[in-house]
Amino acid sequence: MKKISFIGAGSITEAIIAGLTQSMNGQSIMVSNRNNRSRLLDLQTMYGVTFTQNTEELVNNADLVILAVKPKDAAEAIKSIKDYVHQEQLIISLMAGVSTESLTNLLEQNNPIIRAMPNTSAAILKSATALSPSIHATGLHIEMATSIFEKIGLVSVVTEEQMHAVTALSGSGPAYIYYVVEAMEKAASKIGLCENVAKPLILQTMIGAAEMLMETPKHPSVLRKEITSPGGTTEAGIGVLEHHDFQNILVRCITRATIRSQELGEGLTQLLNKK
Ligand SMILES: NC(=O)C1=CN([C@@H]2O[C@H](COP(=O)(O)OP(=O)(O)OC[C@H]3O[C@@H](n4cnc5c(N)ncnc54)[C@H](OP(=O)(O)O)[C@@H]3O)[C@@H](O)[C@H]2O)C=CC1
Ligand SMILES: O=C(O)[C@@H]1CCC=N1
Repeated sequence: MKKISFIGAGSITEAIIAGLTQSMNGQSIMVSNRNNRSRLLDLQTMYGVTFTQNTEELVNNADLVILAVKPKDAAEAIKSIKDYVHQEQLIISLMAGVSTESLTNLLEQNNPIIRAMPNTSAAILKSATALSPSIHATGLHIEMATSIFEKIGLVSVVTEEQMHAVTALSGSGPAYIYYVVEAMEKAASKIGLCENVAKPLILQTMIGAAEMLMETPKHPSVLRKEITSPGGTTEAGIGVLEHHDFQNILVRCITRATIRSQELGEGLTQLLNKK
């Protein structure tokens, strides 16, 4: 069993741990953060993982180290581990936008690095995770990362250039869906349905539509047209979405998130260039 150490104990770390511990022993996972000890105690209680705030112990204990801090904290987090990291140790970074080149510069050694972009559905083994290897990562490192992220959902290997787009699409993706559900819940209340009635109907509608997309070869627009009777309710509703250019708004949303990923990476590159 590979030993995994997480630097950062926030939302995505918890989602991955919740997923991984369904098939592996929590004792193989060590977690750390910067200050919040009670958060580490909570993760230990909930998932049986171990924790430390001693970075030497954290790194020495691990076959692979997962960096799960915000991009703005990358430099500080890597500084705290770089003296303990062995050159062959696999580093997996979950950070949006941060390039393997920046990570290598911060580490000041040529470790194999793999960027991974999972999403919080990891908690229920439904993450869509993209992996992209650095030039120092071999096929064996990609296999090692794949075997871990496959435990929590689907894995796709992409190029590093594609990581900004993947971050915007599937890393942030669950949030867009939750936003739509929030709107459907508001609508349900406005049209007179209580939460007890509306919520299961909304969720089953979401699941049913997602599974139809998985199981039929039909294009989403064809599935949509099958629901849209001429002069009916769906046509009336979609007419409002089209009037407000809803699809284009979603395209703009995902494009803006892609640019934000680039900006997050450039922030760190500029910091490194100033040194
Ligand atoms: N949330 C998501 O859905 C996804 C997030 N990501 C990426 O994962 C990363 C983490 O995101 P998320 O979990 O949401 O963030 P959170 O803000 O929830 O958690 C950040 C964690 O990092 C810790 N931390 C900060 N600085 C240091 C440091 N120097 N050393 C050790 N630990 C430190 C914090 O500890 P403390 O509280 O003690 O300060 C906290 O536990 C981000 O880079 C993000 O881009 C990727 C995919 C999905
Ligand atoms: O919002 C963020 O920056 C991170 C990356 C993908 C999901 N959450």
